[in-house]
Amino acid sequence: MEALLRWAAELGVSDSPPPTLPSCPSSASSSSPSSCIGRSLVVADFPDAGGRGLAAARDLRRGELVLRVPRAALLTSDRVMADDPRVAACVSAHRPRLSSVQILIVCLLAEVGKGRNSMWYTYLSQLPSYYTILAAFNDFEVEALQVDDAIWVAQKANSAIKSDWEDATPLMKELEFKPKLLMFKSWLWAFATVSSRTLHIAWDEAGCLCPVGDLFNYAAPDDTSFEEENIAEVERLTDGGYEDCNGYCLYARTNYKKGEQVLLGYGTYTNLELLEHYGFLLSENPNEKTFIQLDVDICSTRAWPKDSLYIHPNGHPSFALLCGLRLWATPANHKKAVSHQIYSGSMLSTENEMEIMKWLINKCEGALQQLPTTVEFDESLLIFLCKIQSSTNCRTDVKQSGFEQEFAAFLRFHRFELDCSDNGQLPARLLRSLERWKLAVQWRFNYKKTLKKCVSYCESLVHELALHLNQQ
Ligand SMILES: C[S@@+](CC[C@H](N)C(=O)[O-])C[C@H]1O[C@@H](n2cnc3c(N)ncnc32)[C@H](O)[C@@H]1O
Repeated sequence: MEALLRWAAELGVSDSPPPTLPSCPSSASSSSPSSCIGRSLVVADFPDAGGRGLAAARDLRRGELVLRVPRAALLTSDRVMADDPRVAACVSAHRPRLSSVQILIVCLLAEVGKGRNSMWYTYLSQLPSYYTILAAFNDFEVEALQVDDAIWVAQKANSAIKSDWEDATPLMKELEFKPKLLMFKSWLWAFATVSSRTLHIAWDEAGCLCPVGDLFNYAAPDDTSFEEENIAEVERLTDGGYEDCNGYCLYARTNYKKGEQVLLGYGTYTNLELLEHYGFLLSENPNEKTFIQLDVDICSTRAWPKDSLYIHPNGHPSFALLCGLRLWATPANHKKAVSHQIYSGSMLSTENEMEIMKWLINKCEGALQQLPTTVEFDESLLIFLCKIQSSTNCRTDVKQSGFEQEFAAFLRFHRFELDCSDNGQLPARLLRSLERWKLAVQWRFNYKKTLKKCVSYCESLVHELALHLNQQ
């Protein structure tokens, strides 16, 4: 890490305020030679919130500039091609058939292939060696998601990346990539690097890799931060952006005390989206949406797009779902007369509300029953998986757990026998799979918890409405 911070300092990456304008800063002038950070930020480990990340080196104020990364330090497709005419020539011959993300992946792999001869070597050496994005899930891990929609998203992500890789392979062969770099595994690694670490730039849809700037972990953007300051929407969501004069600038989204983790809001994502693009999920995600199968006539109303019909993490139906169900439960000949009430979000009648609450209870209970395990089972399985992750004697821990069958299926999938393992510890390959398995279980656990909350919420409303009816 010190090597990365020193290298970045030489390129002008800095966490100190820019020299006073009007003249643009000359890159390395304000950075200490041994590290690009230390004035506003320090690298730290946050085991429960993203692992390696950046902490406040002092108290930071909301809106304060905390990191500048000059254009010279950004790894972009155009930069790689400008430095390497051969890559540029081959890419331009293939360009019409390739997306900007495919091109950035090829550029990234081309740099990896150069080893120490790459100007990005120090940066590339600090990148994660593996990722847990959905596309990297094997069949066992995908199945562990249990919910059809999530399984579909994972399978689709994997096949899309495979097809991108196949399309880009002739170009990579032309560039004489080493056999290892031509493998799907390498493509997946590079894709995940691009998916989980790039920052937005105006001149390339694929974005840029931003050394040190990509060490910020994520916190879901909350609508109130920056509200009073009337900062443009994009800036509010990304906590920064590329500025012609200063390079990539990242700002504190809130006040931080010294030592606290400084977080970025990469965007507004559900947990499935976080898993798909970044390989993690949040146990408390304010942007989480839980979707249930809805009859066609509920989703087909143009007033509410399908993705607005969901259940909030607290179990309450979304505004659109509630309105859609109220309309759906209204006899056809009354729909027009009540449309004003529907769109304003008002309840139509006690009977109508009771009907839709009961419908929701049935739907959620039906969905829960269709899944192979219960929320209680998943909770215990998660505890077990955490234990196994740090276990020094898997055989004993598995025997005592009550999850022997599940674990046997996992080992069978990997064609691995526990007896062969060193000191009862799992090899790295299985530990990585265990991590993804755990993420899948975590996701379905949250999904089921929300459905259960929805059932309780609707039951209490039905109870209240029944009381109200009785009093009439
Ligand atoms: C831009 S990188 C952040 C730095 C990263 N932790 C590292 O060590 O390089 C984004 C990745 O960090 C991890 N991450 C970020 N925020 C997280 C969070 N709140 N919880 C868990 N993992 C997180 C995820 O693996 C994500 O793909």
